[in-house]
Amino acid sequence: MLEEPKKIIIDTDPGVDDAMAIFLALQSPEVEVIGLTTIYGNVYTALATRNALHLLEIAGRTDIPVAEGSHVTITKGTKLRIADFVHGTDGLGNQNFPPPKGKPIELSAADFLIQQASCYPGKVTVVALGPLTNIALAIQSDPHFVKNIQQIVVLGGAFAVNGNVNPAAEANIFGDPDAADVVFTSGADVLAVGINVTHQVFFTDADRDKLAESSGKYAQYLCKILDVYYSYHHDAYSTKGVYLHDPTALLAAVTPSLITYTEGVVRVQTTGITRGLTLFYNKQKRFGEVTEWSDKPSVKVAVTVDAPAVVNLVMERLTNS
Ligand SMILES: O=c1[nH]cnc2c1ncn2[C@@H]1O[C@H](CO)[C@@H](O)[C@H]1O
Repeated sequence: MLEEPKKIIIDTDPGVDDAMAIFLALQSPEVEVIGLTTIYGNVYTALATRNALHLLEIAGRTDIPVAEGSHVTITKGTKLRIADFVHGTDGLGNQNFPPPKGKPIELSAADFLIQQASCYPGKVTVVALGPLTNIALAIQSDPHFVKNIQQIVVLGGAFAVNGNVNPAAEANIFGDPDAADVVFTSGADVLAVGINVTHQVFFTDADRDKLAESSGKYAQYLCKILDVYYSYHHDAYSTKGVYLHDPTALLAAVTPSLITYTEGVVRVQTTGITRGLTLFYNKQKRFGEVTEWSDKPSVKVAVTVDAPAVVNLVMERLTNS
């Protein structure tokens, strides 16, 4: 008998690689996208909402609700770091797409997450592609959320490698370190897919050419918006290609066998020059003293990924569209 598709909510800040991940999810029979929630990160939250609605219109999937998320960090911080230099000022490769016709639903992102998790207890996975503010708000405002949610797959962290904002921090964790620490220590089933893993998944210039040759509707759309993302990678990393951050995290939820993971306690540095650092404790040593990692629940941290399989799936599903 066929398994029921896994219900997922994508928390997103679209974003070029977010667009890839969203289209990939819509092309994946293993999952049913039951909503998008929006957050700042690659763009401000209002633009993330507009882009989420736009992408669903491109996909012909306006049946999927969009719930707008927080405009500020969990500590009400308004000094946000927006990665428009990675994705373009519109978040989608400076294409000046017309505004979407649709509107977000009345519920906030956090309330939508809470509602869906309690409607389908143990059956909803959140794929978090931006800073973790909405998820932390859901955890803080509903004591049942942590047990109701099936899994939270987090694209974020830099485990034992340098960050991409600065040597310490990865962009999504840096965006709201306090929220990230709430999520990692909440006791929920959390799987963190950090840039130590996503930097192994590389989409080359030649891969983009292959996308361009296909007549798939998502392939065609993505080729338009990928330029800015490619230029950024050429400049920042001197690479001939781009990292598939968001698609890799999405596929970790769709096909968990693509990654391996280890388990331990993750805390996030919230102040100082290492703000946003994710520090993993592997529990191999029993420390004599009580530490900030003692008695905290374990999370899963991705260690390896079958990168060729991820690239193949991305290519196959986006070209056959
Ligand atoms: O250099 C960067 N600075 C800020 N954000 C980035 C950078 N590279 C990628 N991303 C964005 O942040 C997430 C991965 O950390 C991805 O969602 C990607 O779109």
